[in-house]
Amino acid sequence: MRMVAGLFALLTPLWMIVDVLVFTWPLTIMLVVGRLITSIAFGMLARAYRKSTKMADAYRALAFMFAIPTLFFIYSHPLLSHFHMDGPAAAISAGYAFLPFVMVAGLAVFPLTAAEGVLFALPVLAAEALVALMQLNLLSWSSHLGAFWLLLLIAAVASLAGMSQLSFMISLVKQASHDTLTGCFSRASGEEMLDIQFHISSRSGAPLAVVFVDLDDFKRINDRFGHDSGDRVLQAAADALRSNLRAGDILARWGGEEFVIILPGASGATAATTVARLRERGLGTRPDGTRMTASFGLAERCADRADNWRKLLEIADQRMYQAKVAGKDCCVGCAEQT
Ligand SMILES: Nc1nc2c(ncn2[C@@H]2O[C@H](COP(=O)(O)OP(=O)(O)OP(=O)(O)O)[C@@H](O)[C@H]2O)c(=O)[nH]1
Repeated sequence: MRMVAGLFALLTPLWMIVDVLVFTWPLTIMLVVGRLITSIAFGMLARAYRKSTKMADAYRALAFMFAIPTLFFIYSHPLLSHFHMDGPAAAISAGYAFLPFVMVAGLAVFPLTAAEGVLFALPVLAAEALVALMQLNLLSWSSHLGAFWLLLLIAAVASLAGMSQLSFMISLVKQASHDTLTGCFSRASGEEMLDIQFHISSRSGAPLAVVFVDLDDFKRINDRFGHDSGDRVLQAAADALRSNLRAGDILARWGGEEFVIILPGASGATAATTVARLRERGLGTRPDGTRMTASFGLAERCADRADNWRKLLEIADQRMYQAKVAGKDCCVGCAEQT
């Protein structure tokens, strides 16, 4: 947004050279003043723009982005129609009438929903209608209607382009934050969330439990039934884990057949109850019809006196390993639970 506003702040006054060359006094000076004010407005927008995660800030910036050229159009177009022109001046003057078309086409640059597309196109359409009303004596109503219809079509196409851009961005974000096979959060997202949850928990003093889950003898499934069967078992295990967790609990795929569960606000005892429930409800079945099992390692920030999330995860990982050594299909918890 800052780049686009900055670019317009530079390009708008550049066109003054053309205005000075083709138009005559006093029109030239009026256009130059209009362009300078427009350029300053774009420059101020570029300077004031701050990257923000708030939607209200994005809407405000985009509203200014569209309001500035719309006002310039409402000022310049009727002004030009007061002067009789021919030759190059008439051609350049006609170009000013295209400004709303450029603006609505510009909607395609932004990833927008259908409602946002309509919201930002409407003031430009209103400006076109207003200018047409002001100049009904100059052009027939059918010419104005034709221009308005074309503007409407371009707005619709540009909004569609903005919508497809938005859906592409959403799928990119989803791909980056989620594991494509199981739909769980990816390891990178899991690490970020664990970092955030650890800080929240340290500040508030609330407990935070982490469970490391490693499916048992998973390699044998791949070796005996093939990789595709292995994939299906992984998906079923992830579904089972996810559907038995509470809203707010976080499930991330950490590696091949390893998962990490983050339980914000859960004490060691609560987390142990959660793991018991997960084990009781099961993790799906192996292709030969037997139960899919897993080894669980549980750690809790307060009970284990972990001073950072990596330490907490490392304790859970070591305990998961102890569960493997102890014969698999079991959970090793924090000191007070073992
Ligand atoms: N099908 C499938 N297999 C995977 C995927 N990622 C990792 N694996 C396999 O998972 C297997 C993990 O094997 P191991 O680390 O030996 O673990 P295990 O057989 O479960 O043995 P234990 O952990 O001791 O119970 C390896 O054969 C990997 O190739 C995946 O996305 N799909």
